[in-house]
Amino acid sequence: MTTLRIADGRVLRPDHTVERADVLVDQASGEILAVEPEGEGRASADDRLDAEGSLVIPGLVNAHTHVAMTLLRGYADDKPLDAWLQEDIWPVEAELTAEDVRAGARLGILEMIRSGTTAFADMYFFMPEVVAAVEESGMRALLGYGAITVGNDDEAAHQEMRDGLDFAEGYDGAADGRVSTAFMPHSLTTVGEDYLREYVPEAREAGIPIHFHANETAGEVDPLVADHDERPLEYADDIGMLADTSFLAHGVHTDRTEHELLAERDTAVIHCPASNMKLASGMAPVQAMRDRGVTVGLGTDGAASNNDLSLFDEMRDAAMLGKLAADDASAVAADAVVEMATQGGAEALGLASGRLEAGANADLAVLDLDQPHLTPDHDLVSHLTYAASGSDVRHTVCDGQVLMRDRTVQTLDEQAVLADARERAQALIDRAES
Ligand SMILES: N[C@@H](CCSC[C@H]1O[C@@H](n2cnc3c(=O)[nH]cnc32)[C@H](O)[C@@H]1O)C(=O)O
Ligand SMILES: [Zn+2]
Repeated sequence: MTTLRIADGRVLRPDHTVERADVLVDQASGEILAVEPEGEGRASADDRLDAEGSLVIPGLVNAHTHVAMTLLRGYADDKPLDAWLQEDIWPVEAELTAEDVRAGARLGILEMIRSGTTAFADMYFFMPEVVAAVEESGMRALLGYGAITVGNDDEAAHQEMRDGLDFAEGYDGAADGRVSTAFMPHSLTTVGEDYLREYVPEAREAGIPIHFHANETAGEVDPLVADHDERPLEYADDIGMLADTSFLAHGVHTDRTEHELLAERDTAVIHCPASNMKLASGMAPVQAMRDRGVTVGLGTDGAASNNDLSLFDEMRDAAMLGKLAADDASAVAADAVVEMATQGGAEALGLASGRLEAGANADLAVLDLDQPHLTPDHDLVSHLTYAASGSDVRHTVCDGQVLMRDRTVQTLDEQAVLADARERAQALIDRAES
């Protein structure tokens, strides 16, 4: 057994109390062996991370993104979803190569490691490239091929769905078990009903989790309601898309009936506040969902609609927007936000992460508290939501391995990743615009 001790810091426990303790990790199993308050055993460990003056938190979970969209960061801003996708994003994505996706995934993973994220859920193209980037970087991820049928002929549409299932079946458990997979039909409107009705039951029978975009904009909800004479999530439920292994992104335009259905089916919603604000999609009723017992996680969505992949920014946005949406300053409180960014996301993705306790995955981040914007420290949960940022993270650990030590990422060559991403992003835009 090789052990790692995260020593002399303060530790955020699953009940959100903070205590002075060491976290002892078994690097072989990738699990937390113990959270030991001062004065206990303190056997020596093979490796040590200094957490003096720091807060040890569970690694953050980015539960919905399109990681390689980092290449499109800042390329097209200030437009609503439909026009943004159709006029700007999809034409460029049509030119993407496997190598571009690898480069964009490396860039996004680098950004996430540097901001304390240890697991993410990704829906995109050329997914084996994302698997490879996850493998080399040491991150944990739930991955799926985003299948779209609109605009495709019948044969191509079937192929999209097949590709989605094949990827999910072929790559589950890759990267020493750090990769899990899901079947990811893009959304309730971009995949036709016949295809959903054929392939969703197949995924369910094979025990494959399902992830999709739903109820993101009013423009998408209204025609669904008109066509089916029921709410979009009732329609999704008829098809079998809601299950305890399913999770959906956005849920902005959802009503009480849908919240009750989500709670009953134990289907998680991934709230993406920055993307929802930037595309003016609307305000998700996060407090109402939580009140009904719906599991809520947090996601950045792609970097082109955010425009960064830091969960700290997402936490602050979730709190602020949640209050505005509920017209209630006590809504979506700091404690709820930290839970969403850790345990909520982990639960949605089916991971034993998101909490610092013996037996859980050794996925964690260490934040430097010795800074003006984190002083004084009346309430560290408040700081995590309202005051901290990704650059406060000193060390990042995933599956017991140190991915970043004293702000130096150990698993990726940072300058090479940036140079490659810059070059490929430029060439991609040149191809798309020529
Ligand atoms: N196989 C699909 C690819 C789907 S990947 C996921 C897609 O979601 C898109 N996307 C990014 N952000 C959002 C969002 O907020 N809502 C809906 N789609 C988005 C992204 O640009 C990408 O095209 C195809 O042939 O187009
Ligand atoms: Zn998305």
